[in-house]
Amino acid sequence: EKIELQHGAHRTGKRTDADMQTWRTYGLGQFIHWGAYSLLGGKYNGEYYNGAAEWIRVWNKVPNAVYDNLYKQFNPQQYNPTQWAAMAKQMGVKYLTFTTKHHDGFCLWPSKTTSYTIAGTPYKKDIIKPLVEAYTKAGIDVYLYFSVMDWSHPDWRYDLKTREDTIAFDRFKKFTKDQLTELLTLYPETKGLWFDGTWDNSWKKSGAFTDSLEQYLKALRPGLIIGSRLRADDLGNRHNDANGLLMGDYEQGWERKIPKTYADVHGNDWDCVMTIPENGWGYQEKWLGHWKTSNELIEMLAQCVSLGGNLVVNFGPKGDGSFRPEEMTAAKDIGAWMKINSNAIYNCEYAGWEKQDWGYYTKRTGENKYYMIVFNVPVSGSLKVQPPRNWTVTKATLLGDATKNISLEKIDYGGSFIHLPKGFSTGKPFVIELETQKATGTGNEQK
Ligand SMILES: C[C@@H]1N[C@@H](c2cn(-c3ccccc3)nn2)[C@H](O)[C@@H]1O
Repeated sequence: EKIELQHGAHRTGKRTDADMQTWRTYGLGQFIHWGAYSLLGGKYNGEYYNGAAEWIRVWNKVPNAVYDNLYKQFNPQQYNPTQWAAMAKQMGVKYLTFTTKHHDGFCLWPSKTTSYTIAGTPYKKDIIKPLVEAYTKAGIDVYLYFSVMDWSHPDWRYDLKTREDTIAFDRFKKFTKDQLTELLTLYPETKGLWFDGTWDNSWKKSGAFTDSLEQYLKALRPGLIIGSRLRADDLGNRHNDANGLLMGDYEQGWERKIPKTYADVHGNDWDCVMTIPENGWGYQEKWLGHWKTSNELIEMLAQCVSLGGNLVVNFGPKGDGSFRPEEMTAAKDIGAWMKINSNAIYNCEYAGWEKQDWGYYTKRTGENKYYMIVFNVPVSGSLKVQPPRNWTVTKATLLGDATKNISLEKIDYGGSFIHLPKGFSTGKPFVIELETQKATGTGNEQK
């Protein structure tokens, strides 16, 4: 039966207010990781760190004193937030998540709480204000990433074992609250906060504080959207409380992984944050292993939207503020695809139709309009569509090339085959828009 909690989930089911409904329509987002680590790009003294580049400080090849003084070289003369926003706009991105402070503690805004900030760099100026303005002007909502774990702060603790730990960590909690107050006050356009670095015992033992902090932030900015990575409950559970209820406005556990089935989503809102290389969020001079092609990223986007979520693709600009070619190509290719097919992504949700091998269904929210996002054309050239009983497909249109005559053949129980013209191949994923209606009569009338 239900476990009595003071600091578990305070809401069951999805948030239904307008801000969250907008969040649900996004489909595609952009993550940007930028900071002191971007100056090293995963390399030090000619050697490559074989982990995620933004974690290079944990590598014993880089002395803390060296890493913690890197910011004194941060001077991104090529930083052009208007250009960044234009690239994101062209890509079809609807929301941005940007690193204000990563685990190393370096603040990209002129915080009054520490000297380890952009104000102490040769660049001096606030990075975040012009970024928020440029993206907001481009019609892209801004969310701010904030790492609770802060390797630079003397009062940070991984665990609370002694009274001194608790006294120090209480100071750290106050510091954290002050920094977050600065961010929401300096950048009131912020639609939400993306918390990270909250997996250690010190935070798991601070459930009451995480609860009061979330309530404080939402009182400061009504409508603020905060995922499930902030809170811990009375017993140290994260994401879901001891009763299995999500603590947060959406499930924030999908980092570099995508749910397999709708059941994995547990009726929550969710987004998946994804790197283009296998791992590594900050600029990495040498990408290790396989990096995703544009078609692979588009397939991940289709997968996410088809299961009711959003996909947030990560970019790691160099220390000088420029993007690497692979990321610019991905943005361009995805943008070109979205230009033709975004009706299958924006304002869409889980369709609930029987999945077929050719790809993914999405459904337009509030309408009987469905989309087939096709990645695998069968050798027959015919795509099977099996709507739920008593529904039938009445029209099928190829997005972007309505002239291409695809034909719709009705088969059993409201099902259909969509026949593609001989030798049809676009070499990239394509979308067929379906109009449907409830079948009238008993369903055994002449086909
Ligand atoms: C969004 C991503 N989250 C950070 C992260 C967290 N972790 C991690 C790795 C192992 C255990 C717990 C957390 N690895 N990377 C990455 O540095 C990036 O910011």
